[in-house]
Amino acid sequence: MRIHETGIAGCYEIVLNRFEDERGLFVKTFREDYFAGHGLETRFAEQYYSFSYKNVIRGLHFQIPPHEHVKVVYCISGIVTDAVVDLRAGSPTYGKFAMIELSAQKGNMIYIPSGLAHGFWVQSQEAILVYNVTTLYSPLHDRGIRWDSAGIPWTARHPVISKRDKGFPGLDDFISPFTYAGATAPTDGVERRE
Ligand SMILES: Cc1cn([C@H]2C[C@H](O)[C@@H](COP(=O)(O)OP(=O)(O)O[C@H]3O[C@@H](C)C(=O)[C@@H](O)[C@H]3O)O2)c(=O)[nH]c1=O
Repeated sequence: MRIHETGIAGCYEIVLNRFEDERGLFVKTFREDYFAGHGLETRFAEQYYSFSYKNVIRGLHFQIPPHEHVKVVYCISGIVTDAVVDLRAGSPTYGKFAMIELSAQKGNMIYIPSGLAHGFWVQSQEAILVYNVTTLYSPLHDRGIRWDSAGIPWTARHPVISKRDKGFPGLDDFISPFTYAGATAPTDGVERRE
């Protein structure tokens, strides 16, 4: 595993070790010692996946306090453009986004601290995304900001979006309940992107 900065404090791309042979691919997605050694959460409360068709956008989602959570997301089939937006008041990157392509072939994942909104756009015919989150789903605290309100340069034309996602407030109308508590940054082993 290798860990890279994304430009938003506490949010990382983790590149997994891939073992490929004539049968296909083997990828390990979690090692407690590695996560703990880099100051990352190791206790997850729920795991789930979604299956989506080409040109779907889901997001931008998050849970608000006291049910906020860290989210680890990876793609086991297909290719997606994944995006996060920093909603932590006082953060040096408040309102800024980061984007990462996630795919089974790349064997990468995104580690998202609480206080960031998350969403993705499906590039491939289909995509399966797996999530691990550190608190239980709480429908009352499950919120979003509108997918097209944070300046994310989705290359999607006429994306398929749920009614709920279309109805979220824009970033500018969102009053953040999150505060930036400083980066819980791993102290070593993080590689800067060139
Ligand atoms: C997220 C979630 C949804 N649901 C239900 C609610 C609803 O009936 C159905 C589909 O929910 P949604 O439309 O919110 O699904 P979806 O748009 O795929 O939601 C996901 O989007 C991405 C971007 C994320 O970051 C995820 O954390 C999650 O919020 O599943 C649960 O029961 N548990 C959950 O944890």
